[in-house]
Amino acid sequence: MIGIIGGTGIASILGKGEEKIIETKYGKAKVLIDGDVVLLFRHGIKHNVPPHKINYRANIYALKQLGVERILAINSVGSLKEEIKPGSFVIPNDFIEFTKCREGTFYDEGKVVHIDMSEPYCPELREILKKILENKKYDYHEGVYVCTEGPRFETKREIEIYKNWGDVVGMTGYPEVVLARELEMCYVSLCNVTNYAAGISKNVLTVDEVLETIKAMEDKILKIVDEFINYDFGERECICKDALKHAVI
Ligand SMILES: CSC[C@H]1O[C@H](OP(=O)(O)O)[C@H](O)[C@@H]1O
Ligand code: HPA
Repeated sequence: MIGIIGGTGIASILGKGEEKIIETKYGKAKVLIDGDVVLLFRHGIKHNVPPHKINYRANIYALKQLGVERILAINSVGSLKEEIKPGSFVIPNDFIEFTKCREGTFYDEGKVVHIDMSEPYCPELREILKKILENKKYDYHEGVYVCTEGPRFETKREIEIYKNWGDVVGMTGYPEVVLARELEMCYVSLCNVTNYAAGISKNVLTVDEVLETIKAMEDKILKIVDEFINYDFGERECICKDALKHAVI
């Protein structure tokens, strides 16, 4: 099974499948199931769940319960670099997080697990996603995703610091990427660069700009997702599938 986690502005682009509510020990998750594809909108179909209130553990656990092994997460981000232009894509290869009140692990009781995060995103899926974008000649960069708590946007001073450490800034990339690895699932993120971050942008940040840019990227996002869900993956040979092997004390 393939999981697609949709972010801001994606519910209006993707929306096929039978709606199901999946009960997990961390809470409920609403998904759309279409064949071997499970679609989940992290903010809810009506975008009424802010980034700091998303039940990330229920979402990821629900995908695991449904037999999902590979996840493509779609995230909207602000650019921290002039050369990373709105309307382009970023495929993160690492992250830093400054979140404050999120359940960042499944292992907070019972066994103690220290999962390796040397390569947080699935190396196999990153190569596949890069190939898909290259074949379509879509402008993309690889880089570091800086996750903030939200729901506010960042201050100029925060961005002055973050831009030295990362390439894009978002509010939902963490803890999804960690939780997926803790359940030995492969996870890759397709970041839609929707705006320049605060202080790099010449304007104030608006939700309108984010949504307008996503709308303009709609066709490309759809084509990437379509190629991804129809890719012939074969057997997993990556680090993700045995992530717990050397992580339990
Ligand atoms: C409306 S911009 C802020 C909002 O958009 C991003 O969501 P997602 O990553 O789910 O596409 C960002 O993380 C914020 O939640
Ligand atoms: N900051 C944080 N998250 C975002 C941004 C941003 O500038 N743009 C889209 N998601």
